[in-house]
Amino acid sequence: TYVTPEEERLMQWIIEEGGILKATVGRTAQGVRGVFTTEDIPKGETVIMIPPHLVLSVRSVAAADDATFLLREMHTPCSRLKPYMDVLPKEGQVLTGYNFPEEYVQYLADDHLVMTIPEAIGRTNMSLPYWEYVVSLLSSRTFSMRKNTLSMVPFLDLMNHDPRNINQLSDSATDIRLIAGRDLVKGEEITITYGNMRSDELLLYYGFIDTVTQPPRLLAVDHRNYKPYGSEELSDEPITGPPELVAQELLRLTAILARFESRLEQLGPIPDTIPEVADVLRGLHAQRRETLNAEIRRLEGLARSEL
Ligand SMILES: C[S@@+](CC[C@H](N)C(=O)[O-])C[C@H]1O[C@@H](n2cnc3c(N)ncnc32)[C@H](O)[C@@H]1O
Repeated sequence: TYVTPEEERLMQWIIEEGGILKATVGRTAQGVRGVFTTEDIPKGETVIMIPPHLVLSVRSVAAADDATFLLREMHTPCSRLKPYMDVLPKEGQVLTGYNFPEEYVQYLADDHLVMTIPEAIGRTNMSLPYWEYVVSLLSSRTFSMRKNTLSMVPFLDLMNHDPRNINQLSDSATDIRLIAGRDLVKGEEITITYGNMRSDELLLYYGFIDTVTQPPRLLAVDHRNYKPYGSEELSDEPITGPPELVAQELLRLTAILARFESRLEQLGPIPDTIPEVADVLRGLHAQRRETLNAEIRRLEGLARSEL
């Protein structure tokens, strides 16, 4: 693994500004940049502390609405947050639903899943892909720790997601801390959870899918209580009855699977223009097929045993 000069500068800057880092930037076995411990850290102890004056906060509205604040910070040569801005992934290195390549959108869109391309950017000399990139940065790198606020926290935004909620963030008036959720050993990756998200939600907001949870979970769009833009938590509780409900759910999922397969057949193979995007879509489709089939088989078993 390696650390770039910009990443070194970021860590040095955080220390100079009064922060605490018992961690360094590194790369996972898959080559994804992340955060790794530099010493053994007992459960309950601080792993990282970031002083609040290093945080860029914007209103918690649709990511697109406040991306101008991030844009300004990125383009101010003597920004107080320059070391932080220098380490953000470059254009072309961020993938979320906001800048999903046009060619691939049709492989993602479903009956009611609409791509959240920024609504309006006005007449500026900035290209749409660039705007989408800035919005994607906000989508994939903010914490909602304070009410109505999205915060970009340097270094903490380098932590990758793990659905197993291991370490905890704590936010006080004086600092933002990451607390070890169990005894951590030197050199291990430090993760947090981005929330209780299913693979399709992770792909839209963060550009990757959950490959940790086994067996994989039904996609959010396939869940019986899914509503576009809904904020209701989608339960993992399986349907066990009454028989009418089992039959109804069986019909619903069978119809979804048939529509999905016929849509993919019409579209033909996913083009390999951008292999990483094609791969993540193939992974999503495989999970969708697997989870729908598994749930259909389970419901069929239930229906049979009820006869
Ligand atoms: C908050 S950033 C984390 C740091 C990021 N890896 C970086 O180098 O800047 C979120 C992004 O990290 C990547 N990421 C986070 N968790 C991941 C995971 N479990 N598997 C694959 N990529 C992940 C995705 O690209 C996501 O949009």
